[in-house]
Amino acid sequence: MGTANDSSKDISVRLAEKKPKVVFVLGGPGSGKGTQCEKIVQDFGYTHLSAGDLLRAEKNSGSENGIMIQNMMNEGKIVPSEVTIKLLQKAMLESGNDKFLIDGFPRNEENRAAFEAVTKIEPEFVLYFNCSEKEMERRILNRNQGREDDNIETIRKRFKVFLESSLPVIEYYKGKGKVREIDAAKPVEEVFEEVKGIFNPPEVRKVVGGRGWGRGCCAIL
Ligand SMILES: Nc1ncnc2c1ncn2[C@@H]1O[C@H](COP(=O)(O)OP(=O)(O)O)[C@@H](O)[C@H]1O
Ligand SMILES: Nc1ccn([C@@H]2O[C@H](COP(=O)(O)OP(=O)(O)O)[C@@H](O)[C@H]2O)c(=O)n1
Ligand SMILES: [Mg+2]
Repeated sequence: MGTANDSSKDISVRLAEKKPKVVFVLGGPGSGKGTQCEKIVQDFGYTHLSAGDLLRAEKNSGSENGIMIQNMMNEGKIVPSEVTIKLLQKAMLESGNDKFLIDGFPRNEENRAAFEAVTKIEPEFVLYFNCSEKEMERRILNRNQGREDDNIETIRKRFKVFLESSLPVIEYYKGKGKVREIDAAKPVEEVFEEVKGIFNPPEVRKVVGGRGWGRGCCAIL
């Protein structure tokens, strides 16, 4: 008979078999992660998984964790990894794709270490949207998505958590040479120009009419 442990191991094994390609998309609240991910999906064929969106859907589904998730979000706190990782793994398996933008995760050391231990997936790179707090605050207060956590009191708490818990994760990946940092304070299209340069590396774009390139090459040139 399968126990909870067996089933979580099972999902990790099935996911590992897909050998998924993962890009972590990080940045402060309101830095434009979701906005840019939607554009990357259109041009580069990734599936966008927002940890925040998955947690909100889980909360709204009336699951046993719903109240806990709501309380954590309203305080700007990070939900225990166990919950978020299960949601991410399920969404990855169900997507049918093998390329993922994981937006808003890992948000602290516990998220990072647990994801690595459970999934054994190492990100290809980390896209980091760097933006001033002043600009992020302005954007969130204008976001109008009806999010309960988009109020000034919770925003301040989220900024604190970002500085204290999420920036160290970005530093960790900087140490591994994996961070691609973007100036996210610019207008959406200008930010996306920079983003495209990362997904279409310049060395590849230079190869015009290169021999031996497969179908993918035509989209790049
Ligand atoms: N480069 C930008 N310049 C101005 N506004 C932006 C920019 N990128 C996103 N926005 C707006 O700012 C708000 C927050 O963006 P969002 O993508 O939800 O950020 P995040 O997912 O990082 O919290 C949204 O209302 C979005 O339309
Ligand atoms: N890895 C994550 C991501 C989000 N969250 C929670 O979800 C909230 C909203 O995350 P989000 O990514 O949707 O927020 P934005 O950065 O898009 O503004 C966070 O403030 C946390 O409370 C979490 O607990 N763990
Ligand atoms: Mg978002």
